[in-house]
Amino acid sequence: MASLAALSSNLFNGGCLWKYQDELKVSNAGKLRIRVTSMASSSPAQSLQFADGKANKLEKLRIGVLGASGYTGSEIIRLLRNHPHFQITLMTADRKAGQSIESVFPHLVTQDLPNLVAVKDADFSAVDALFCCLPHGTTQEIIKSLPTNLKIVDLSADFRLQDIAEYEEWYGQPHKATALQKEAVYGLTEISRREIQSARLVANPGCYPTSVQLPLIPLIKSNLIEVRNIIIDSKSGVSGAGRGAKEANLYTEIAEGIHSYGITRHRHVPEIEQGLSEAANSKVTVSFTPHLMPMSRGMQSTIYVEMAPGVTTQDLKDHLGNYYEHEEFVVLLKNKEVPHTRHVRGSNYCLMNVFPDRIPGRAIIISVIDNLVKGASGQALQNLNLMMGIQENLGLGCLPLFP
Ligand SMILES: NC(=O)C1=CN([C@@H]2O[C@H](COP(=O)(O)OP(=O)(O)OC[C@H]3O[C@@H](n4cnc5c(N)ncnc54)[C@H](OP(=O)(O)O)[C@@H]3O)[C@@H](O)[C@H]2O)C=CC1
Ligand SMILES: CC(=O)N[C@@H](CCC(=O)OP(=O)(O)O)C(=O)O
Repeated sequence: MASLAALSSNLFNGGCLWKYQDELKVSNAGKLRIRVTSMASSSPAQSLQFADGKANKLEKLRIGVLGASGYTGSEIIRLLRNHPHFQITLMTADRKAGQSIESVFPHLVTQDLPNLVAVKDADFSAVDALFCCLPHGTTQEIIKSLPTNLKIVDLSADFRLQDIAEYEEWYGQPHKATALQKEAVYGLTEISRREIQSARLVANPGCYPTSVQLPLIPLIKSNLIEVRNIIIDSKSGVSGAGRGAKEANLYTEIAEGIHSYGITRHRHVPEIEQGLSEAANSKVTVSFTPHLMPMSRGMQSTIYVEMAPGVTTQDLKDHLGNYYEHEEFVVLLKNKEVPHTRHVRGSNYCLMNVFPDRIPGRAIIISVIDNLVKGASGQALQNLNLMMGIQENLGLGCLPLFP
């Protein structure tokens, strides 16, 4: 793999070896913008050929997926199917170690993938980068023991909170990798692109915090909304709880009804407040209540905010529209269109819109994402693309599923 090593080393040094062109914007009923990308003359394959002078076959970066038998891991595998420069060479599982991926997820049968192995049996010399899709609380020790040259995107909550004491308070256990915590970059892609590009370890945001911070951070940074009295009402599909069997997630427990949970105590509160406080440059406290919905995937956050004096809902719309104008995956809907979770199913889009409240001076912001894609695996892939110097949206251009 000498040529791959040459390529990797160039990428790890922050080089962006290849560029993509032919951006084609397609309007989908005036709502979504799709970019079709194709390789320009300086492709990674060509760089690779130049690197060893004789390679004539495309080589890819070798990707490991820890927790491949879970929901977010399987979504990573689905997305990587269309990635021209990433090839999965390692997949781990816990209870399902030893099995083939198609025995765990039959819809992935057409892919040529290695069998699932236990983390303790994984050969990390066979990978250049990792997606870590393990339950929170298990990841710190595992990542701490890995070779330090690996680029890692951790989808768990283990490295999201910069304040160790806050982590220990909200997660109820000691932090086991405090040195690594200092290195970890919080990976809200559209907000922290530059930091992500040079990161080795990225803490991928939680799904609720993604749906909340994408609309609020630009508005707070521009002082368009007050940072007091922010009320967030969020709703999630059941896949947000992972694939592990839990009584509370049985069909009989969640079908034909909804319920709130984690009222004032949900572990995403400190994550949301961390991001909003950084944007405001002062401590922000929010009222956040999540709800479990009888649907398999998707998430909506309805956010009630107070506007700064003299600001109108049109000002909020104009600002969000401008802020995300060149973003492929964050879309401000037009006019009074209401975001719907069905419109983002299976895709990496965040759709949002702003509405006037009946209470003068207040606005209602609604954002929707697919918790498993923009709220997890899709954003993780955007982040790894950035970390590897690859065009950020590669592998993610799929249209939403409808219905
Ligand atoms: N689901 C979602 O919407 C989102 C989840 N996340 C985060 O992503 C991470 C993965 O979530 P999700 O995919 O839903 O979880 P799942 O429960 O669906 O999958 C967990 C995976 O980790 C493996 N695993 C479980 N315990 C251990 C262990 N002790 N050691 C090693 N491997 C283990 C499981 O293996 P096996 O199947 O063999 O038991 C499985 O592959 C979590 O940290 C979650 O908080 C982030 C954003 C959104
Ligand atoms: C429905 C449901 O249970 N959702 C999860 C959040 C899932 C998520 O995205 O966040 P993490 O990555 O932090 O796990 C919860 O409320 O804990």
